[in-house]
Amino acid sequence: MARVFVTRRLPGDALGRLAASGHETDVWERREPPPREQLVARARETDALLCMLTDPIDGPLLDACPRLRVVANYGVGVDNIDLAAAAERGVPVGNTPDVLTDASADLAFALLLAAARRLPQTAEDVRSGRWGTWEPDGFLGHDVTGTTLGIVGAGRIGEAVARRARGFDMTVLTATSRAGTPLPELLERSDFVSLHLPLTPATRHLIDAAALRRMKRTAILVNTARGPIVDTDALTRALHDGTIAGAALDVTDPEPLPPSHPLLAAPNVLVVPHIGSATPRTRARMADLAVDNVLAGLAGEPLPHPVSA
Ligand SMILES: NC(=O)C1=CN([C@@H]2O[C@H](COP(=O)(O)OP(=O)(O)OC[C@H]3O[C@@H](n4cnc5c(N)ncnc54)[C@H](O)[C@@H]3O)[C@@H](O)[C@H]2O)C=CC1
Ligand SMILES: O=CC(=O)O
Repeated sequence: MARVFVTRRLPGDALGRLAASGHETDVWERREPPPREQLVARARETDALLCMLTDPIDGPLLDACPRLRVVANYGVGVDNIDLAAAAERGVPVGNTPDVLTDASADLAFALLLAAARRLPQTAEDVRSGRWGTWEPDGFLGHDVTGTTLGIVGAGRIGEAVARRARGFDMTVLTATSRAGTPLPELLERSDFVSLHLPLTPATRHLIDAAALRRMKRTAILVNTARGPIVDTDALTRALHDGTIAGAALDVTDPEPLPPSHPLLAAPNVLVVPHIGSATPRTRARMADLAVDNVLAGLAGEPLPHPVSA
């Protein structure tokens, strides 16, 4: 019988399936992620680790856990895992692609629309009683239909966002690491820029002060990928000085932002708490895929949803 450490309780019945498979399941029951020393102490005793984006999995941790036969990330992004270190140690890594694509794309588009039409600010004006009456020039936002959307990272989620944008008659430009519209041109031509690429050393601070200066002053940046792809200080300055018109962020750097962070005081910024995949059906399907990866890894079989370094 193998032992599996699951770093948070998961929605759905996938953990029941894991337990029913006969493996011993150790679940971290608190809402906060296990602190590093607890993560190491619990993973040290296990054959499989079902972890998530809040758990940094690096070489020293893997060295401390010689029994580990598989690392299954509950999420599609794997920037929390040192993939090269896992490969060097022969530990396969899996993730949860596809099942979260639509929920994540829905959220990206919801952020785009909300920032364009200033929904948080205008709703707050109603709630606080500041709204007096309808006015011809009151609460004007940005057009969405017929404008240009630049998608950086046209993979599963980026393409799903593109499909939604076409329903709004938007012109869609895509930049990938190898093809599509060159990033500088995409930034200059887009009314909305939406990020859907993984966080890697090459993409950290891809959107820096120079990139933001290339964007239209009327443009809105949407980030549902990973916070550090954007230079937070540069974005904060760009919003405060009007270099761009707005930003809608599901992910930030740091995450969460402290309430006193100047980014939160910037005009037309909307920040939500990393909810891209946060629907019950999506989270349950992610748990199924993660458990499938664990069971395959423990059986010595190829992972159904593998990630390569
Ligand atoms: N906010 C949230 O809750 C969620 C965030 N995510 C993030 O979204 C990312 C994308 O997920 P998927 O679409 O499933 O991944 P994917 O692997 O299908 O797509 C990523 C795309 O980015 C491209 N890319 C890589 N480097 C690039 C670069 N330098 N410039 C332009 N394009 C580049 C790749 O070629 C690929 O087409 C994940 O890595 C994760 O970080 C994913 C799910 C939920
Ligand atoms: O951020 C979430 C993920 O699945 O990646």
